[in-house]
Amino acid sequence: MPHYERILITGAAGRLGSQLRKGLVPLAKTIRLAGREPFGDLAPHEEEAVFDLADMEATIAATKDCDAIVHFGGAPLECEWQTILDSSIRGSYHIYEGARKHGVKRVIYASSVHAVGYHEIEAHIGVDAPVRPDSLYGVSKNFVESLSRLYWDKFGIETVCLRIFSSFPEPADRRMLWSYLSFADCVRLVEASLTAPRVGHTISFGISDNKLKMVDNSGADHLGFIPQDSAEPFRAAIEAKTPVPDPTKPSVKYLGGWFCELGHPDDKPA
Ligand SMILES: NC(=O)c1ccc[n+]([C@@H]2O[C@H](COP(=O)([O-])OP(=O)(O)OC[C@H]3O[C@@H](n4cnc5c(N)ncnc54)[C@H](O)[C@@H]3O)[C@@H](O)[C@H]2O)c1
Ligand SMILES: O=C(O)[C@H]1O[C@@H](O)[C@H](O)[C@@H](O)[C@@H]1O
Repeated sequence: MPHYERILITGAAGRLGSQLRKGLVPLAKTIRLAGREPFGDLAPHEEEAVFDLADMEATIAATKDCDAIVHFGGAPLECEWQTILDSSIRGSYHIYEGARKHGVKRVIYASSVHAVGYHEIEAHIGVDAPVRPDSLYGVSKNFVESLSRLYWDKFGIETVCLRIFSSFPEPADRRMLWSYLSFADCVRLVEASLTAPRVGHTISFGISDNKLKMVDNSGADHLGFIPQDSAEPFRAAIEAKTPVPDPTKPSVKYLGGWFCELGHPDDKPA
């Protein structure tokens, strides 16, 4: 028996959304794929909802008859304020309003390391460390982490906020030797978040079983996520092609890496 009748995946055409589209099939009778463009190739267990997250009415309508939402849509990087505001802040508010109005039980939200990006790596923070965003993008993640806490405390909607580190086909630089989350582990993490008996409001880091461990994820042990992959097989190739890093640079010193060296995204180049 699948856990859910209908799961809505936002950002379903994206890098991670398209992995979840395949990986979450056993968990729901129906998967509703949300995206800005039609998908065009729907399987029998799939349906689509085409809308922009900035559109409140359409976003709320897309949550109807869903018992869980996997919310991975929105700006995936630092970018201009208006885009962060519309896609990630307003868009996520619309998702939570949909969840409240339509009785959705649980939301899994793609937060990010950039919610806490200005912590130094040797601080070895846990999931309850104070937020310390490194970008407007990080601030939007803080907003949704806080919004989801309100919707749990006041309206009883459970959320797992996944502070994903670097989820790509394979590690691409030295930082990813410790920040890597394989696609398969990302799917495992969302699956654990959807099936754990009780999550209340949980924050979890999203990171594979890498040799170097810069954070302590034990505060999310109740999810039962056991990462199976590691960046280690990629180490030799990455070290061979990239110089030894300068440990005093913000991009090396802080969890947020290169985001800590970005300026304000709305500044025009001189
Ligand atoms: N890949 C990573 O390493 C990583 C790390 C941390 C957090 N995340 C988060 O995971 C989520 C997915 O990231 P990704 O790497 O798959 O990026 P992606 O850009 O491939 O996916 C984002 C999806 O959101 C959709 N989207 C953006 N704005 C939208 C809007 N206004 N209305 C409707 N849809 C909109 C895009 O069309 C896209 O399909 C994002 O929230 C990102 O912040 C990703
Ligand atoms: O810090 C990281 O590696 C990643 O952080 C995520 O939030 C971003 O979506 C991704 O593009 C970055 O590469």
